[in-house]
Amino acid sequence: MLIAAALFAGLVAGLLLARAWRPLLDRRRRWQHSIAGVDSREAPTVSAREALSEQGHILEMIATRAPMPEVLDRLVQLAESQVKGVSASILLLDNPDPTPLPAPGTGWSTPILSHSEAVLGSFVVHAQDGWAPTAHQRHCIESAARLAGIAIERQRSEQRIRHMAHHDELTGLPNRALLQDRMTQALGQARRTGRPLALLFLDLDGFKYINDSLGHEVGDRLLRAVAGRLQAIVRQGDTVARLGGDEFVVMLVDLPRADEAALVAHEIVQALSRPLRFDERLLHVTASLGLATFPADGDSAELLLKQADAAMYRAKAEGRNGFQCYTRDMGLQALQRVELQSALRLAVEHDQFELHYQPQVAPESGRIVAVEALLRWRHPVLGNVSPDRFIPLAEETGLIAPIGRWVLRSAGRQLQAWHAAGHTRLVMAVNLSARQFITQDIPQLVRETLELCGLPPQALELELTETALMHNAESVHATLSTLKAIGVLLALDDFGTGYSSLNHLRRFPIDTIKIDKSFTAEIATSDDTAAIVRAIVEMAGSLGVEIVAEGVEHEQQLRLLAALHCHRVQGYHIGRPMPAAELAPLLGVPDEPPSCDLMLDETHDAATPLAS
Ligand SMILES: Nc1nc2c(ncn2[C@@H]2O[C@H](COP(=O)(O)O[C@H]3[C@@H](O)[C@H](n4cnc5c(=O)[nH]c(N)nc54)O[C@@H]3COP(=O)(O)O)[C@@H](O)[C@H]2O)c(=O)[nH]1
Repeated sequence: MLIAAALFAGLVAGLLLARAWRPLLDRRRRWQHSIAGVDSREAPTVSAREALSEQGHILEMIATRAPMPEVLDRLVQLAESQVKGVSASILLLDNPDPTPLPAPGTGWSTPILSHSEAVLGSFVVHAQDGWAPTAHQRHCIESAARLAGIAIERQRSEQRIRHMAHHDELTGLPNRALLQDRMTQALGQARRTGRPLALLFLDLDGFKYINDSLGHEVGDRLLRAVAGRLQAIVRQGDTVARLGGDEFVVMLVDLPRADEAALVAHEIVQALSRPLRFDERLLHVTASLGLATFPADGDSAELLLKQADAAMYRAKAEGRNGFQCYTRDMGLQALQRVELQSALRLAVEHDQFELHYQPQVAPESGRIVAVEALLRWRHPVLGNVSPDRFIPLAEETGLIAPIGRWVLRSAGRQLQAWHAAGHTRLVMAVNLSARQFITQDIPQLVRETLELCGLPPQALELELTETALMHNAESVHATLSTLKAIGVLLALDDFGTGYSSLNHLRRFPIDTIKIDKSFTAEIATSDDTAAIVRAIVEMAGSLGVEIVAEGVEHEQQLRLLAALHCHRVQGYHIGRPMPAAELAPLLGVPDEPPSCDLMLDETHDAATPLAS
């Protein structure tokens, strides 16, 4: 059945040959031969022994990777020498050369098949009108077609392997190896012509969240779409490469002036920030780009790539969705970042973390009703490293998972100690990073912590940022509902800084909102800000949501917030984050007498090993 189908395909292929199919070889010589009137039917056919030996030669040519046109030429000659009076040609389905063939008198063809029976082309013989192949002639031509199939398939798989070694499988873009090659060539050319070259290092913002929350299929589609947009922007001769993950490099060559690269960078930022539609979903993705140029910023491929990478990190630090040109101080910072990353790994192993606690006071009573656990890293050489520096690094490296687990358990143990000391209504607020929220089984971690520390769930408040809620609303909703069912409190951190704060409040089961420091900072000086804070407090009141105002640094701010009936206030004016031992005396009179079993240690050592 398959063979019949293949033969039929061969016939169809033969009929279509003059129009759609394209000759691989320049057959003109052969056609001229027959048109010129040399009666090739008179040519003697080769003996079976000679034909066999020629087949052997051809197989050897295939095995030794002789050029394909030569192999096919030999096969054509073999067929012509075996079948008296015909001229032969090989037509390939995907030959890019559209030379039309002269119309034959009578044509007969057999398909050239791959080992999986896919049609690769057709072996065509042309003869005078009325000619039809004998069984033996068919056999000869089909044998030649089989050898052609082997040769073509072998060449294609070699091409495929070569392509795979130099291209990214997902996007089809050049990979790091090919980019390196092209950069070396382009640098040579730039040196000769004196025309600048630019490298743009591009990293998508928040791609990991999209991948983790919406799944790898969406992530892959997004990467392909980004590749498409980048390719649409650059000129022929420029290179768009994917280094892996969400990192792309664009190499712009032969620039009239180095600053032209900034225009392209700007265009890329604009193009990528346009929403992408996947099925029913609109995805917003932005990118941070770093730009380094030759000769100004470096004279080797490695150095330029490193500088562009450093500039990209600056673009991230400057708020993302933009680009930065390389400057000297960035190199130093990049080095520091790499060092910090390995130091952070060691910090996990060497228990260099501790927790500080910042009080949250109820303005009406002046009592500490809650504390926020804030992570501190004391490095033996670097000293105190700010969480603003190491939390993003921990997220990037995945270390946030073990660190986050340690934070929750240590804070839980400390709260257990304070509860046992009689401060039974004290609430512990713990920050969850967006990445941790998506990649870890938070409900399970929370259950374990509550059980381990014997805490009532309402004593634990989990602070989430809007970034954590932004992606994959359904799964976030499910996780929050599970946490709600466990009974812990959920707080929305930095409220008012995101672009759909109110929307999040409507959709998710939030118990507390923390008005961002930036509002508190202006509450006493800007009527507009005061009005916004008042509106937030009123709205929260009608939704039954508690309000915490953070960043209270002055007495006047405290008074205004108290007058607005904020439930809790937090800030340097009330108390800075401090070790548990310093905070303990500020907790005031216990609500209940201390429990005997835990009276011994009111200030649990937060530096509990991560493994515990
Ligand atoms: N995922 C986790 N994130 C954490 C953890 N611990 C901290 N963090 C986050 O790091 C960011 C910086 O934290 P930090 O340097 O500790 O700063 C906190 C306070 O010290 C600071 N603060 C408090 N009061 C004031 C004030 O009056 N003025 C002022 N300028 N700053 C003040 O604010 C930070 C607390 O912010 P927030 O979390 O929004 O309540 C920060 O984003 C932390 O969240 C951790 O364990 N996991």
